[in-house]
Amino acid sequence: MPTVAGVDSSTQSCKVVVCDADTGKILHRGRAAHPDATEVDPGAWWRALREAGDGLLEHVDAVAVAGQQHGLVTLDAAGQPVRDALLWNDTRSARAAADLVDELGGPEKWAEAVGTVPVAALTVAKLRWLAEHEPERADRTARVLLPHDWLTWQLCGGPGSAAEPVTDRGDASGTGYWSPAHGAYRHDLLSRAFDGRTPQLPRVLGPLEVAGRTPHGALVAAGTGDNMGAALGLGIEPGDVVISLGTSGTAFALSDHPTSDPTGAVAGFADATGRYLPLVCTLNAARVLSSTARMLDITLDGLGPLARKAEPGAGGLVFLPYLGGERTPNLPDAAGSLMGLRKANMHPPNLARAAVEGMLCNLADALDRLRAQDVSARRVLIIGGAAKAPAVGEIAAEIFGTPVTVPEPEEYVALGAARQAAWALAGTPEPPHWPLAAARQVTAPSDDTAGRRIRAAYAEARSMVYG
Ligand SMILES: Nc1ncnc2c1ncn2[C@@H]1O[C@H](COP(=O)(O)OP(=O)(O)O)[C@@H](O)[C@H]1O
Ligand SMILES: O=C(CO)[C@@H](O)[C@H](O)COP(=O)(O)O
Repeated sequence: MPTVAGVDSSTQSCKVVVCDADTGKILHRGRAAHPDATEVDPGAWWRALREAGDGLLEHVDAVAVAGQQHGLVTLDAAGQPVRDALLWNDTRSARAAADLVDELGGPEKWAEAVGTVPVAALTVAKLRWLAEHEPERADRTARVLLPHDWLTWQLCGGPGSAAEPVTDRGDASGTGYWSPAHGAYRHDLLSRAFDGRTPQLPRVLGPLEVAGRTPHGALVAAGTGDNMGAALGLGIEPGDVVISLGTSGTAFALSDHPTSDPTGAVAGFADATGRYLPLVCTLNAARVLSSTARMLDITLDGLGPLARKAEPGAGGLVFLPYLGGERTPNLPDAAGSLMGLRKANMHPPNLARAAVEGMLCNLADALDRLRAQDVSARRVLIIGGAAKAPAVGEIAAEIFGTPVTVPEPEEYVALGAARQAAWALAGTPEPPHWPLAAARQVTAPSDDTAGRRIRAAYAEARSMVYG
C-alpha cells in the first residue's frame, strides 16, 4: 500500500498527516509548534517539520508541503537566510504597499496586472520594505522564496544539493509578482518594488509536477499555499465557499476563471489544481477567541459554552476584532475596540459572545465581498482551529443568514497536501478520489432579524471608529 505525507506549515504550528495514497485514510499524525512572532527564522519551520514528521516521513512514498502564504524568505548567494522571514501578518510593510499601489497608477492597475492589489501581507510589499529599510540585506538577497518553497527545497536536499528551488501556481499567486491570468512572473513589478534588484525566483510547477526526492527516496510534490491545500483537502467544487478560522480568517472559493477585484478586498489567487481561488483574508480569527478566553481567565474550551449563555447581540456589546491590525478592511494600524458598554451588560457571557460575533461579522463581510465578485455561495463550510467550538458554527449560521456545513475537525490543509502528493505519485489527470469528510449541518434561524441587527451594530461601530 503506497503511503503519502502532507505537511501544513502554518502560522502557529506544523502538522503532518500520513495517509493511504489510494483511500486517503489517515494512518499517522505529528505536530510541532512554531515561534509566536511575525518574523521567524525559516530554520525554526524546518526544525518543526522534522519534529512533526519524525519517524513518519522516512517511510512514505511521496510528500508535499502546504504553507502559510506570502512570507518573505530572502536567501544569499549560498542559499542561506539573509534575515528572519517576514510573515503574512507582519504589518510593517503597509506604507510600502500603499506606495506601490500609487506608483503603478492605482489599485485597478495591480488588479489587472496580477489579480491582487498589494496590502502589507503581500510578498512584493515586504520586498519594498526591505529595500527601503535594510538596503544592505536587500543587496545580499540573491533569491526570494515563500515558506512552502523553502521547506520543499530543504526536503529535496536544499543548498549545496542538485535540487532546484520551485514553487507552485497557488503560492506564486500570492506574491504580487506572478500573474494567474497569464501564468507568468512580472519581473518588472518585482524589480521596481525591490529598487532595481533582480533576485532569482523559483520555477513555477504545474499541479502534477514533481519538485524532487527526499534523501529517503520519497517523491516531493509541488506543494502549495495553505488555503489552496485546504481547498484540495476538502475537495470543494464551484458553489462552495470555505471560511477558515485559523490565525487568519479566510473566505475562498473555486473559480474556473481568474478574478481581479480593483477594490482590493478579493485577492485573485490561483489554486493547486490548475484553476483559481478568489480569497478574502482577515488578520484576526482564532486568536480573537483565545485572547478573549485569556482575558476572561477561562479555558478556550470554556469560551463557546460561555458565549451560548448570552443572547444574540451580546446585550449590546460590539467587539471590533482588529487585534493585530486588519487586512480586510485594510486598517493595518487598527486595534480592537469593545463598544456599547453599559452597567447592565458587563457580564462575562456577553464579552464571550461579542468576541465570537465580532470575529464572524468580519468574515460575513468577507463573504459579501466574494459574492460581489459573482462568486456563488451555495454552500458555506467552516474549518480551522476556531471551528472546533460548536458555538462558532451556530453563531455563524445566524450571522451569515445561511446554513453552514462544519466538516468534522481535521487538518484539511495537511490532508490537501497529502492528496497532492498522492496525485503526483499516481500521475493521473485528476487527483485521487478520496471520500469527503463527515460534516455537521447547522441550519440558519428562520427569523434572520437577530443576525441582521448584529451585523448592523457591527457596521455602525466600525464606521464610528474608522469612518
Ligand atoms: N476548541 C477551540 N475553540 C476555539 N479555538 C480553538 C479551539 N481549538 C483550537 N483553537 C484555536 O485555533 C488556532 C489554531 O488554528 P489553526 O487553524 O491550526 O491555525 P494556523 O493554521 O493559523 O496555525 C489557535 O489560535 C487556537 O487557539
Ligand atoms: O495570508 C493568508 C492568505 O492570503 C493567510 O491565510 C496565511 O496563508 C496564513 O494562514 P493560517 O496560518 O491562518 O492558516
